[in-house]
Amino acid sequence: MLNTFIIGASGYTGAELAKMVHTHPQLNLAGLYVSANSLDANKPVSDLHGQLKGIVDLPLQPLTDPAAVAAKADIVLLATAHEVSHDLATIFLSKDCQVFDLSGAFRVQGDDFYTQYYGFEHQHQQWLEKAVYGLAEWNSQAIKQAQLVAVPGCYPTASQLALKPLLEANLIDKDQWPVINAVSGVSGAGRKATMVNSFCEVSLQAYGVFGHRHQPEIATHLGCDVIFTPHLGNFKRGILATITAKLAPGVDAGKVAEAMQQAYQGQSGQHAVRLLGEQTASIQNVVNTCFCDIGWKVQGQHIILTSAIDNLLKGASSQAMQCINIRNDFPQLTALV
Ligand SMILES: NC(=O)C1=CN([C@@H]2O[C@H](COP(=O)(O)OP(=O)(O)OC[C@H]3O[C@@H](n4cnc5c(N)ncnc54)[C@H](OP(=O)(O)O)[C@@H]3O)[C@@H](O)[C@H]2O)C=CC1
Ligand SMILES: CC(=O)N[C@@H](CCC(=O)OP(=O)(O)O)C(=O)O
Repeated sequence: MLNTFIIGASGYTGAELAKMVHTHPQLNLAGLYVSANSLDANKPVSDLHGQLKGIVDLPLQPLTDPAAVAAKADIVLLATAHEVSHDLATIFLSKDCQVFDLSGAFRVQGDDFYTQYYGFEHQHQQWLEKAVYGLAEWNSQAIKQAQLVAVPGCYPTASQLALKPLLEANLIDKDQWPVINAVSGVSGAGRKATMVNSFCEVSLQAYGVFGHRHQPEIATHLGCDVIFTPHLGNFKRGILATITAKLAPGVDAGKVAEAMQQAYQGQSGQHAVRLLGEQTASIQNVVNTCFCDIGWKVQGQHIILTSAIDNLLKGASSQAMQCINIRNDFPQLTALV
Protein backbone atom coordinates (compact mmCIF):
# COMPACT_ATOMS: atom_id res chain seq x y z
CA MET A 1 0.00 0.00 0.00
CA LEU A 2 1.27 3.45 -0.91
CA ASN A 3 0.87 6.07 1.83
CA THR A 4 -1.05 8.91 0.22
CA PHE A 5 -1.58 12.37 1.67
CA ILE A 6 -3.95 15.08 0.43
CA ILE A 7 -3.05 18.72 1.01
CA GLY A 8 -6.02 21.05 0.60
CA ALA A 9 -8.42 18.27 1.54
CA SER A 10 -11.28 20.52 2.65
CA GLY A 11 -11.66 22.01 -0.84
CA TYR A 12 -13.86 20.71 -3.61
CA THR A 13 -11.18 18.77 -5.47
CA GLY A 14 -9.53 17.62 -2.23
CA ALA A 15 -12.77 16.07 -0.97
CA GLU A 16 -13.24 14.23 -4.28
CA LEU A 17 -9.70 12.92 -3.97
CA ALA A 18 -10.30 11.71 -0.40
CA LYS A 19 -13.13 9.46 -1.61
CA MET A 20 -11.07 8.08 -4.50
CA VAL A 21 -7.96 7.36 -2.43
CA HIS A 22 -10.14 5.70 0.22
CA THR A 23 -11.63 3.31 -2.36
CA HIS A 24 -8.34 2.58 -4.16
CA PRO A 25 -7.13 -0.93 -3.35
CA GLN A 26 -3.42 -0.05 -3.52
CA LEU A 27 -3.48 3.32 -1.76
CA ASN A 28 -3.64 4.04 1.95
CA LEU A 29 -5.32 7.36 2.77
CA ALA A 30 -2.70 8.36 5.34
CA GLY A 31 -3.65 11.97 6.11
CA LEU A 32 -5.71 15.01 5.13
CA TYR A 33 -4.30 18.52 5.53
CA VAL A 34 -5.39 22.15 5.42
CA SER A 35 -3.35 25.30 6.04
CA ALA A 36 -1.64 25.76 9.42
CA ASN A 37 -4.16 28.42 10.49
CA SER A 38 -7.24 27.00 8.82
CA LEU A 39 -10.59 27.62 10.49
CA ASP A 40 -11.42 24.01 9.63
CA ALA A 41 -8.35 22.48 11.29
CA ASN A 42 -9.09 19.30 13.25
CA LYS A 43 -12.68 19.00 12.00
CA PRO A 44 -13.59 15.66 10.40
CA VAL A 45 -13.63 16.16 6.62
CA SER A 46 -17.14 14.69 6.61
CA ASP A 47 -18.38 17.63 8.73
CA LEU A 48 -17.66 19.84 5.72
CA HIS A 49 -18.50 17.36 2.98
CA GLY A 50 -21.50 15.40 4.23
CA GLN A 51 -21.36 12.93 1.34
CA LEU A 52 -18.21 11.49 2.98
CA LYS A 53 -19.92 10.69 6.30
CA GLY A 54 -19.29 7.09 7.32
CA ILE A 55 -16.89 6.74 4.38
CA VAL A 56 -14.04 9.13 5.20
CA ASP A 57 -14.26 10.74 8.62
CA LEU A 58 -10.55 11.54 9.04
CA PRO A 59 -9.69 14.91 10.60
CA LEU A 60 -8.33 17.84 8.58
CA GLN A 61 -4.94 18.36 10.13
CA PRO A 62 -3.17 21.72 10.10
CA LEU A 63 -0.08 21.56 7.89
CA THR A 64 2.45 22.89 10.41
CA ASP A 65 5.40 20.70 9.37
CA PRO A 66 5.28 19.67 5.69
CA ALA A 67 8.73 18.05 5.92
CA ALA A 68 7.42 15.66 8.58
CA VAL A 69 4.51 14.72 6.31
CA ALA A 70 6.95 14.27 3.41
CA ALA A 71 9.00 11.80 5.47
CA LYS A 72 5.95 9.51 5.76
CA ALA A 73 4.54 9.92 2.25
CA ASP A 74 4.86 7.86 -0.91
CA ILE A 75 2.34 10.02 -2.81
CA VAL A 76 1.26 13.60 -2.17
CA LEU A 77 -1.71 15.23 -3.86
CA LEU A 78 -1.63 19.03 -3.84
CA ALA A 79 -5.22 20.28 -4.14
CA THR A 80 -4.12 23.78 -3.24
CA ALA A 81 -3.99 27.22 -4.89
CA HIS A 82 -1.21 27.81 -7.44
CA GLU A 83 1.12 29.75 -5.15
CA VAL A 84 0.65 27.31 -2.28
CA SER A 85 1.50 24.37 -4.54
CA HIS A 86 4.48 26.31 -5.91
CA ASP A 87 5.83 26.75 -2.37
CA LEU A 88 5.05 23.28 -1.04
CA ALA A 89 5.87 20.95 -3.94
CA THR A 90 9.66 21.01 -3.57
CA ILE A 91 9.46 20.06 0.11
CA PHE A 92 7.79 16.79 -0.89
CA LEU A 93 9.89 16.30 -4.02
CA SER A 94 13.13 16.62 -2.06
CA LYS A 95 12.01 13.66 0.06
CA ASP A 96 11.41 11.57 -3.11
CA CYS A 97 7.62 11.59 -2.86
CA GLN A 98 5.57 11.34 -6.03
CA VAL A 99 3.77 14.68 -6.29
CA PHE A 100 0.55 15.22 -8.24
CA ASP A 101 -0.28 18.92 -8.34
CA LEU A 102 -3.79 19.98 -9.32
CA SER A 103 -2.86 23.65 -9.54
CA GLY A 104 -1.32 25.51 -12.44
CA ALA A 105 2.05 25.97 -10.71
CA PHE A 106 4.03 23.56 -12.89
CA ARG A 107 2.04 23.30 -16.12
CA VAL A 108 3.68 25.72 -18.54
CA GLN A 109 7.29 26.67 -19.20
CA GLY A 110 8.02 30.12 -20.52
CA ASP A 111 10.03 33.10 -19.40
CA ASP A 112 7.42 35.44 -18.00
CA PHE A 113 4.44 33.09 -18.08
CA TYR A 114 3.98 32.94 -14.30
CA THR A 115 4.46 36.66 -13.72
CA GLN A 116 2.09 37.50 -16.56
CA TYR A 117 -0.70 35.01 -15.90
CA TYR A 118 -0.34 33.97 -12.25
CA GLY A 119 1.07 37.10 -10.63
CA PHE A 120 4.15 35.51 -9.08
CA GLU A 121 7.67 34.79 -10.17
CA HIS A 122 8.45 31.10 -10.45
CA GLN A 123 11.26 30.08 -8.10
CA HIS A 124 11.66 26.43 -9.08
CA GLN A 125 12.77 26.47 -12.68
CA GLN A 126 14.37 23.01 -12.54
CA TRP A 127 11.20 21.39 -11.31
CA LEU A 128 9.16 23.36 -13.82
CA GLU A 129 11.33 21.81 -16.53
CA LYS A 130 11.08 18.31 -15.05
CA ALA A 131 7.32 18.40 -14.43
CA VAL A 132 5.26 16.20 -16.72
CA TYR A 133 1.94 17.53 -18.01
CA GLY A 134 -0.67 15.03 -16.86
CA LEU A 135 -3.03 14.89 -19.83
CA ALA A 136 -3.55 11.20 -19.13
CA GLU A 137 -4.72 9.96 -22.55
CA TRP A 138 -1.83 11.65 -24.35
CA ASN A 139 1.14 11.62 -22.05
CA SER A 140 1.22 8.23 -20.37
CA GLN A 141 4.80 7.33 -21.37
CA ALA A 142 6.17 10.46 -19.67
CA ILE A 143 3.79 10.15 -16.70
CA LYS A 144 5.13 6.63 -16.02
CA GLN A 145 8.58 8.14 -15.35
CA ALA A 146 7.53 11.34 -13.59
CA GLN A 147 8.15 12.42 -10.02
CA LEU A 148 6.12 15.60 -10.45
CA VAL A 149 2.92 15.56 -12.47
CA ALA A 150 1.21 18.85 -13.28
CA VAL A 151 -2.44 17.90 -13.69
CA PRO A 152 -3.99 20.01 -16.49
CA GLY A 153 -6.61 22.68 -15.85
CA CYS A 154 -10.28 21.94 -16.37
CA TYR A 155 -10.86 23.98 -19.55
CA PRO A 156 -7.55 22.80 -21.04
CA THR A 157 -8.57 19.16 -20.47
CA ALA A 158 -11.93 19.50 -22.23
CA SER A 159 -10.40 21.53 -25.07
CA GLN A 160 -7.30 19.49 -25.73
CA LEU A 161 -8.94 16.08 -25.60
CA ALA A 162 -11.25 17.20 -28.44
CA LEU A 163 -8.70 18.98 -30.63
CA LYS A 164 -5.58 16.87 -30.16
CA PRO A 165 -6.59 13.87 -32.30
CA LEU A 166 -7.25 16.21 -35.23
CA LEU A 167 -4.09 18.25 -34.79
CA GLU A 168 -1.89 15.17 -34.39
CA ALA A 169 -3.33 13.81 -37.65
CA ASN A 170 -2.77 17.20 -39.40
CA LEU A 171 -6.48 17.57 -40.14
CA ILE A 172 -6.82 21.20 -38.96
CA ASP A 173 -6.01 24.30 -40.98
CA LYS A 174 -3.92 26.09 -38.35
CA ASP A 175 -4.06 29.39 -40.24
CA GLN A 176 -7.55 29.78 -38.83
CA TRP A 177 -7.17 29.44 -35.08
CA PRO A 178 -9.68 27.04 -33.50
CA VAL A 179 -12.25 28.95 -31.47
CA ILE A 180 -13.14 27.48 -28.06
CA ASN A 181 -16.17 28.73 -26.16
CA ALA A 182 -16.57 26.96 -22.84
CA VAL A 183 -19.01 27.21 -19.94
CA SER A 184 -18.11 26.11 -16.43
CA GLY A 185 -20.13 25.48 -13.30
CA VAL A 186 -19.33 27.58 -10.26
CA SER A 187 -17.36 24.87 -8.40
CA GLY A 188 -14.59 25.65 -10.90
CA ALA A 189 -13.79 28.68 -8.78
CA GLY A 190 -13.21 26.62 -5.61
CA ARG A 191 -15.02 26.49 -2.28
CA LYS A 192 -14.04 29.86 -0.83
CA ALA A 193 -16.79 32.48 -0.96
CA THR A 194 -16.15 35.44 -3.25
CA MET A 195 -18.42 38.07 -4.75
CA VAL A 196 -18.03 36.57 -8.23
CA ASN A 197 -19.28 33.13 -7.20
CA SER A 198 -22.00 34.21 -4.78
CA PHE A 199 -25.48 32.90 -5.61
CA CYS A 200 -27.09 36.22 -6.59
CA GLU A 201 -24.15 37.36 -8.69
CA VAL A 202 -23.79 34.28 -10.89
CA SER A 203 -25.59 34.54 -14.21
CA LEU A 204 -24.26 33.30 -17.57
CA GLN A 205 -21.44 35.42 -18.85
CA ALA A 206 -18.04 35.43 -20.46
CA TYR A 207 -15.02 36.37 -18.40
CA GLY A 208 -11.26 36.56 -18.87
CA VAL A 209 -11.77 37.61 -22.49
CA PHE A 210 -8.40 37.43 -24.32
CA GLY A 211 -6.65 37.19 -20.95
CA HIS A 212 -7.41 33.88 -19.27
CA ARG A 213 -4.37 31.83 -18.20
CA HIS A 214 -5.81 28.71 -19.82
CA GLN A 215 -5.37 30.15 -23.33
CA PRO A 216 -1.57 29.86 -23.24
CA GLU A 217 -1.82 26.50 -21.41
CA ILE A 218 -4.01 25.12 -24.20
CA ALA A 219 -1.98 26.66 -27.04
CA THR A 220 1.36 25.54 -25.60
CA HIS A 221 0.39 21.92 -25.11
CA LEU A 222 -1.56 21.66 -28.37
CA GLY A 223 1.19 23.35 -30.38
CA CYS A 224 -1.48 25.48 -32.05
CA ASP A 225 -2.79 28.91 -31.24
CA VAL A 226 -6.45 29.13 -30.22
CA ILE A 227 -9.06 31.71 -29.31
CA PHE A 228 -10.42 30.71 -25.90
CA THR A 229 -13.34 32.33 -24.09
CA PRO A 230 -14.51 30.92 -20.74
CA HIS A 231 -18.00 31.52 -19.39
CA LEU A 232 -19.43 31.09 -15.91
CA GLY A 233 -22.84 29.41 -15.78
CA ASN A 234 -25.37 29.16 -12.97
CA PHE A 235 -24.90 25.49 -12.19
CA LYS A 236 -22.64 23.70 -9.74
CA ARG A 237 -20.38 21.46 -11.74
CA GLY A 238 -19.42 20.52 -15.26
CA ILE A 239 -17.81 22.12 -18.30
CA LEU A 240 -19.06 22.17 -21.86
CA ALA A 241 -16.64 23.35 -24.52
CA THR A 242 -17.97 24.07 -28.01
CA ILE A 243 -15.10 24.30 -30.46
CA THR A 244 -15.16 25.53 -34.05
CA ALA A 245 -12.23 24.85 -36.38
CA LYS A 246 -11.39 24.85 -40.07
CA LEU A 247 -10.34 21.56 -41.58
CA ALA A 248 -7.28 21.26 -43.79
CA PRO A 249 -7.95 20.97 -47.56
CA GLY A 250 -9.35 17.59 -48.55
CA VAL A 251 -10.32 16.51 -45.02
CA ASP A 252 -13.82 15.03 -44.74
CA ALA A 253 -16.01 13.54 -42.01
CA GLY A 254 -14.57 10.08 -42.62
CA LYS A 255 -11.01 11.21 -41.93
CA VAL A 256 -12.13 13.00 -38.78
CA ALA A 257 -13.92 9.89 -37.45
CA GLU A 258 -10.89 7.75 -38.22
CA ALA A 259 -8.56 10.10 -36.32
CA MET A 260 -10.88 10.18 -33.31
CA GLN A 261 -11.18 6.42 -33.23
CA GLN A 262 -7.47 5.93 -33.63
CA ALA A 263 -6.82 8.30 -30.73
CA TYR A 264 -9.31 6.81 -28.27
CA GLN A 265 -11.37 3.86 -29.39
CA GLY A 266 -8.59 1.29 -29.46
CA GLN A 267 -7.87 1.42 -25.75
CA SER A 268 -11.41 1.07 -24.35
CA GLY A 269 -11.43 0.71 -20.54
CA GLN A 270 -7.91 2.08 -20.42
CA HIS A 271 -8.82 5.72 -20.82
CA ALA A 272 -11.57 8.14 -19.88
CA VAL A 273 -12.75 9.48 -23.25
CA ARG A 274 -16.10 8.47 -24.77
CA LEU A 275 -16.72 9.25 -28.42
CA LEU A 276 -20.24 10.30 -29.37
CA GLY A 277 -19.87 10.74 -33.14
CA GLU A 278 -22.52 13.19 -34.39
CA GLN A 279 -24.31 13.38 -31.03
CA THR A 280 -23.51 16.44 -28.94
CA ALA A 281 -21.84 16.15 -25.55
CA SER A 282 -23.78 17.27 -22.48
CA ILE A 283 -22.81 18.10 -18.94
CA GLN A 284 -25.59 15.91 -17.53
CA ASN A 285 -23.95 12.77 -18.90
CA VAL A 286 -20.53 13.40 -17.39
CA VAL A 287 -21.18 15.00 -14.01
CA ASN A 288 -19.97 12.71 -11.22
CA THR A 289 -18.08 10.58 -13.72
CA CYS A 290 -14.43 10.50 -14.74
CA PHE A 291 -15.28 10.74 -18.45
CA CYS A 292 -14.80 13.30 -21.17
CA ASP A 293 -17.53 12.96 -23.82
CA ILE A 294 -16.69 14.24 -27.29
CA GLY A 295 -19.09 14.75 -30.21
CA TRP A 296 -18.47 16.43 -33.57
CA LYS A 297 -20.08 17.31 -36.88
CA VAL A 298 -18.47 18.31 -40.16
CA GLN A 299 -20.00 20.67 -42.70
CA GLY A 300 -17.91 21.63 -45.71
CA GLN A 301 -14.51 22.74 -44.45
CA HIS A 302 -15.63 23.37 -40.88
CA ILE A 303 -16.00 21.17 -37.83
CA ILE A 304 -17.84 21.88 -34.59
CA LEU A 305 -16.81 19.74 -31.64
CA THR A 306 -18.49 19.51 -28.26
CA SER A 307 -16.57 18.27 -25.25
CA ALA A 308 -18.00 17.80 -21.75
CA ILE A 309 -16.34 16.93 -18.45
CA ASP A 310 -16.95 17.23 -14.74
CA ASN A 311 -14.53 20.04 -13.86
CA LEU A 312 -13.87 18.55 -10.42
CA LEU A 313 -13.20 15.04 -11.79
CA LYS A 314 -11.75 14.72 -15.31
CA GLY A 315 -10.93 18.43 -15.00
CA ALA A 316 -8.97 17.87 -11.78
CA SER A 317 -9.23 14.99 -9.26
CA SER A 318 -10.01 11.94 -11.40
CA GLN A 319 -7.39 12.97 -13.93
CA ALA A 320 -4.91 13.19 -11.02
CA MET A 321 -5.99 9.66 -10.02
CA GLN A 322 -5.55 8.44 -13.62
CA CYS A 323 -2.01 9.83 -13.45
CA ILE A 324 -1.32 8.04 -10.15
CA ASN A 325 -2.58 4.83 -11.73
CA ILE A 326 -0.42 5.27 -14.82
CA ARG A 327 2.65 6.18 -12.76
CA ASN A 328 2.30 3.12 -10.55
CA ASP A 329 1.23 0.59 -13.20
CA PHE A 330 -2.30 0.18 -11.86
CA PRO A 331 -5.20 -0.17 -14.33
CA GLN A 332 -5.84 3.40 -15.46
CA LEU A 333 -9.40 3.75 -14.16
CA THR A 334 -8.85 2.10 -10.75
CA ALA A 335 -11.01 3.85 -8.11
CA LEU A 336 -12.78 5.81 -10.86
CA VAL A 337 -15.43 3.50 -12.35
N1 LIG B 1 -12.28 23.56 -8.81
C1 LIG B 1 -11.97 23.11 -10.02
O1 LIG B 1 -12.85 22.80 -10.86
C2 LIG B 1 -10.55 22.92 -10.41
C3 LIG B 1 -9.51 23.31 -9.58
N2 LIG B 1 -8.22 23.17 -10.00
C4 LIG B 1 -7.12 23.60 -9.13
O2 LIG B 1 -7.02 22.69 -8.03
C5 LIG B 1 -6.60 23.40 -6.87
C6 LIG B 1 -7.65 23.17 -5.77
O3 LIG B 1 -8.88 23.67 -6.24
P1 LIG B 1 -10.24 23.63 -5.37
O4 LIG B 1 -10.38 22.31 -4.72
O5 LIG B 1 -11.29 24.15 -6.24
O6 LIG B 1 -9.86 24.74 -4.27
P2 LIG B 1 -10.62 25.09 -2.90
O7 LIG B 1 -10.50 26.56 -2.74
O8 LIG B 1 -11.97 24.48 -2.88
O9 LIG B 1 -9.70 24.38 -1.79
C7 LIG B 1 -8.41 24.80 -1.48
C8 LIG B 1 -7.89 23.97 -0.33
O10 LIG B 1 -6.56 24.37 0.01
C9 LIG B 1 -6.47 24.58 1.42
N3 LIG B 1 -5.34 25.47 1.67
C10 LIG B 1 -5.28 26.81 1.47
N4 LIG B 1 -4.03 27.26 1.81
C11 LIG B 1 -3.31 26.18 2.19
C12 LIG B 1 -1.98 26.00 2.67
N5 LIG B 1 -1.13 27.03 2.78
N6 LIG B 1 -1.58 24.75 3.01
C13 LIG B 1 -2.43 23.70 2.92
N7 LIG B 1 -3.70 23.81 2.48
C14 LIG B 1 -4.13 25.03 2.12
C15 LIG B 1 -7.86 25.11 1.75
O11 LIG B 1 -8.18 25.03 3.12
P3 LIG B 1 -7.91 26.23 4.17
O12 LIG B 1 -8.01 27.52 3.40
O13 LIG B 1 -8.96 26.07 5.21
O14 LIG B 1 -6.53 25.99 4.67
C16 LIG B 1 -8.69 24.12 0.96
O15 LIG B 1 -8.71 22.87 1.62
C17 LIG B 1 -6.44 24.86 -7.28
O16 LIG B 1 -5.11 25.10 -7.64
C18 LIG B 1 -7.33 24.97 -8.52
O17 LIG B 1 -6.89 26.00 -9.37
C19 LIG B 1 -7.92 22.59 -11.19
C20 LIG B 1 -8.89 22.17 -12.04
C21 LIG B 1 -10.29 22.33 -11.74
C1 LIG C 1 -15.31 28.85 -13.08
C2 LIG C 1 -13.88 29.21 -12.74
O1 LIG C 1 -13.63 30.21 -12.08
N1 LIG C 1 -12.94 28.40 -13.20
C3 LIG C 1 -11.53 28.62 -12.94
C4 LIG C 1 -10.71 27.51 -13.57
C5 LIG C 1 -10.48 26.35 -12.67
C6 LIG C 1 -9.33 25.46 -13.12
O2 LIG C 1 -9.21 24.71 -14.03
O3 LIG C 1 -8.31 25.52 -12.52
P1 LIG C 1 -6.82 25.96 -12.60
O4 LIG C 1 -6.91 27.24 -11.91
O5 LIG C 1 -6.14 24.93 -11.80
O6 LIG C 1 -6.22 26.07 -13.92
C7 LIG C 1 -11.06 29.95 -13.53
O7 LIG C 1 -11.52 30.37 -14.56
O8 LIG C 1 -10.12 30.49 -12.96
